[in-house]
This record gives sequence, C-alpha cells and structure tokens, in this order.
Amino acid sequence: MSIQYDEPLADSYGVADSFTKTFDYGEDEADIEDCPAPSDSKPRILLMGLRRSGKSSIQKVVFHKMSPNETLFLESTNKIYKDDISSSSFVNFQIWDFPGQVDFFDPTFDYEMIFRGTGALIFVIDAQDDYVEALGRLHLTVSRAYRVNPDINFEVFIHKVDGLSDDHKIETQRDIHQRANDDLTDASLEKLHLSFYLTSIYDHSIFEAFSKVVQKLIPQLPTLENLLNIFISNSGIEKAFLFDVVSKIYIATDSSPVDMQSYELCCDMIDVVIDVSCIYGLKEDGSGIAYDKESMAIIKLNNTTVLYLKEVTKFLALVCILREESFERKVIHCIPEEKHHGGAVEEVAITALIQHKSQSKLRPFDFLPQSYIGFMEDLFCRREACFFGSVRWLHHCGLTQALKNIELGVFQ
Ligand SMILES: Nc1nc2c(ncn2[C@@H]2O[C@H](COP(=O)(O)OP(=O)(O)OP(=O)(O)O)[C@@H](O)[C@H]2O)c(=O)[nH]1
Repeated sequence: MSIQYDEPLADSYGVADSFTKTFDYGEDEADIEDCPAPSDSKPRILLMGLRRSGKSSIQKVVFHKMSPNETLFLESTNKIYKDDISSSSFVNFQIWDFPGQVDFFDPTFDYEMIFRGTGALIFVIDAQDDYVEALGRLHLTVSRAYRVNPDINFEVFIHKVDGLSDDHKIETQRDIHQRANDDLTDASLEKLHLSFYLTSIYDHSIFEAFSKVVQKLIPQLPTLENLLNIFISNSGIEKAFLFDVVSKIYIATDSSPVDMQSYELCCDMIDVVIDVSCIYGLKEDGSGIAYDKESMAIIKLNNTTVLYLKEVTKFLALVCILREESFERKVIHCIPEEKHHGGAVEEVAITALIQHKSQSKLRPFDFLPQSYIGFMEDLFCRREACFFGSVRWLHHCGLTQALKNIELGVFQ
C-alpha cells in the first residue's frame, strides 16, 4: 500500500478545534424545562427509547469518537441531554438524548414544543432484550409525535444486533416490523411510516444508519446525488461518497448500491488520513490542524483498487473507490496534436469545460473554438476524461455551491 500525502496540512480552517472538541465528553446538560422555543433552536434529531437501550452510546460513538468499549461505563441519562454538533460537523443540527423514563403524562414535559421543531425521531430498541415493552413505548411515542408534527421522520434502530446470529437478526427485524405496523393499523395510523435499521456500535452499521437518517433531512440530496452520478460515470469511478469527516456519516453518494465493505473501507481511509496527518502534518511546535483545504490522499491497494480522498469543505471529504486503470487515464494522450494550445492543454481544456458546463458568464477561455469544447465533452461522455479533470469538474460544476446552500439551512 502506498500513501501519497500532500503537505503542508496546516491552514486557517479551524477544524482542529472541532477534533479536540469531539474528544471532550463533558457537554452541558439541560433540564427539560430549559428547552428553548423551537424557533430559537437548531433543527433536531431526538434519540428516544427505553432505559439502557443504547441511546447515549450511539450519540457518543458517532459524534464524539468514544470507543464502543468505553460506553460500558456510561451513566444513565437523567435529563434531556442536548448536543449541538454544528461546530464540528457539516450537518447543522442538535441531537437530544432523552432519559429512558420520559413520561408523556408529566405536565412539565412539553412534548408538543419538542416535537414541533423535530426533523427526525430515532427510537432505539434493544434487540438483545425482551422488546415487548419497547414496542408499547414506541407506539405511544410515535403516535403522540405524529399528531403534533406529521412531518417528522420516524426511524427505528433495532440495536445491539452484534449479539445476534444473522438468522436471528432477520427474524427480529421482521417481528418488530410486523408488530409495530400492526399497532399503527389498529390505531388508524397507517400513514405513519416507520423505517427500520439493524444497528450496533461495534461495527459500521450505526454510522450507516445515521447517514441515512441525516440524508433524509437534506432537501438538496437529489442534486448532490445527481452530481455524483455524473461524476462517476465520466471518470470510471466505482463509488463516490461525500463524508462528514468527524462523524464519518456520509451525506450523499451516487445511486449505485452501497455495500458495507466499500463504506467501511472509506471510513478506514478517513481514519488513516487524519491519524497520519495528526502525526506528520502538524507543525513542529504541534500547531496547525489535521484536516484542511490541502488535505488529499491516494491509497493504492494491492488488488488494483485505488482509494482517493479530497477535501471539499472544512467538514466534508470526497472519498472514491476506483480501479487503477481509471485512475491513471490521462486526457492529454487523447488530444490530437493540432488541438494543443501550448503547454497546459489539460488545464485549459478542463477549465473551458467547467466554464461551459456551469454556463458561467465569465469565460476566460472563450478563445477556444467551440469544436474544442465539444471535443472535450465528447471525451467526458466516452469516459476518457482524466480522473483529476473529473474531480475538478465536480468541484466547479456546482458541488461547492450546492454544499454552501445546504450549510446555510440544511432543513429549510
Ligand atoms: N452489545 C452492545 N451493547 C451496547 C450497544 N450499544 C450500547 N450498548 C451497551 O448498552 C448499555 C446501555 O447503554 P446507554 O447508552 O447508557 O443506554 P441509554 O439508552 O442511554 O440508557 P439511559 O441513559 O438509562 O436511558 C451500555 O453498557 C452500553 O455499552 C451495542 O450496539 N451493542
């Protein structure tokens, strides 16, 4: 395996702070009564479920880099615990971890106010325990929430499945799915849709499930997927993910199916890049940050697979899996001699294409004949454009702008 690494890694992005913050487990806790009015607060994802079902562990493992074994020592949550992760993550939301014993009939619990500003409600069921009580609680919770806010996405994590055999997992999912939906039908709530996920903090399933929960809350997701689709089909890439670097949830991918192995490979690559960067990328006095706009890495595996990571924004990375042949393809070899306009042909051609594709009014390379642009388009269509050209194209053809818009208001 060879790693190419772009130095220096120090810049003004300030993600180091975020990384340090993620290791600080002591955030503020707030009483239920302290909840701000929905209009003042960030969009939120609620984590609910019975005591000891694993809610706090999920939040700590996904957003605070706690190792799964450390969760054994987590104390029971007694108050609503609000975690604002927008300072360390692309996704601008709060996660509210509820104590297991929340009582909807308690007059001090203003559930209407809480549900009104909620984007997604994750209900965690411990699959290693008897789940009859959890199903009753799930029904009570989602039916209340739905009546207040029918736009909430209801997500059920069938959790701790690491202790179950494959057959047992499928059977448990089928049974929980059936019973939960029967309860909804009995209550004439057929329109209430529940999504189910098998999760564990001991593998990547919890990150994958969280990725899907978050993606549903991004209205611009089809645009991002579309860009990634065009990108991979023009460059011979097999799979492309846009990753939130700190949490390792992916906020978008192309529309080819996600297989767990590819996802895990990309997650591991992020870890490698950040770890190497923390060791070798900082300045001698230890200042600087581990992830910035210079961050880029290529890992060549010994089975002709190439992993490619490139910074997109201070929180996001594009991570791709491709074959060596696609990676090495160079557009320059395909351009006939008479089309060369001096030295940096590739640079000029790609920039021209970017301008052309984005229909920008500024066209500094307008001097290039239309046929030339057509020729380049043709190369892209024939999947002969070079890999790096495609990466630049993706950046310029709207990805950066699309992401900026999302950052401005992910849920609006
Ligand atoms: N095997 C296994 N254990 C888990 C998993 N997730 C959490 N746990 C364990 O479950 C126990 C309870 O986890 P917590 O995160 O404290 O549960 P909680 O739902 O926040 O509990 P309350 O705060 O009491 O509501 C801990 O010992 C965790 O280590 C998992 O995916 N697999």
